[in-house]
Amino acid sequence: MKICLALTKGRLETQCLDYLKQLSFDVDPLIEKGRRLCVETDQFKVFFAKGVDVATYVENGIADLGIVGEDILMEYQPDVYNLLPLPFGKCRMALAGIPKEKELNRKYRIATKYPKIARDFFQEKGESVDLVKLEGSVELAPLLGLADDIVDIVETGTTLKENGLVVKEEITTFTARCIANRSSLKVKRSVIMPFVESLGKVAAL
Ligand SMILES: Nc1ncnc2c1ncn2[C@@H]1O[C@H](COP(=O)(O)OP(=O)(O)OP(=O)(O)O)[C@@H](O)[C@H]1O
Ligand SMILES: O=P(O)(O)OC[C@H]1O[C@H](OP(=O)(O)OP(=O)(O)O)[C@H](O)[C@@H]1O
Repeated sequence: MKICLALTKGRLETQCLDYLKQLSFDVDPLIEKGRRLCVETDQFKVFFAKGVDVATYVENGIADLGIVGEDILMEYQPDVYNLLPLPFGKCRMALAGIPKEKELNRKYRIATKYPKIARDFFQEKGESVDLVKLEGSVELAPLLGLADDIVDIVETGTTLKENGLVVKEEITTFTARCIANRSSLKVKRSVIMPFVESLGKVAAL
């Protein structure tokens, strides 16, 4: 019985394959896949998708397991088991902007790819804000006057620094996570659990 594993394309992909390699899994077919999105190995049927879609495939049972950034879980709240943190994809979610005091005669405006995370953060503080949803290059928004500040991922801080922005408040830190479909975990437990346990091994070293 093969495990169907959904991996996040893009930034997490290389880090994830490196990690699996450290655990002695044969990742060569996954590295040599070219533009193919679906690859079978002896043990796995692996497919590659955008983070939010990884969560959707796992929630719907198309994938048994997924590797996804915790930002996606916080934002989209998929109905999956959030099994364990992985030692890669380490980032911060932060409120950032131009380093000046805010003096506003209108509502504070925040640009973000993550409206739920931003809404929850300001609700917790009891602050009322207007949210502007963007799909990328979020750092542009305060520079061009679309928003006062941003809620976004910070990893090295380079993007903020090179655009003259600073972190004003850290919202949370997070990593990549292993997630599981609820019924797969019951039905395919005997094959899934040994793999999940091995995923935790390097993390525990
Ligand atoms: N700067 C970063 N450093 C490390 N990990 C990041 C960074 N930005 C995002 N991530 C993590 O990697 C995951 C995938 O991000 P990535 O930028 O590859 O895809 P995306 O957010 O779907 O954007 P794109 O539309 O550019 O593909 C994110 O969900 C997050 O968990
Ligand atoms: O702190 P750093 O190491 O500079 O990384 C942070 C940047 O990386 C991500 O953007 P990405 O490159 O995915 O671009 P996008 O948001 O335009 O998709 C994130 O949204 C920040 O802009």
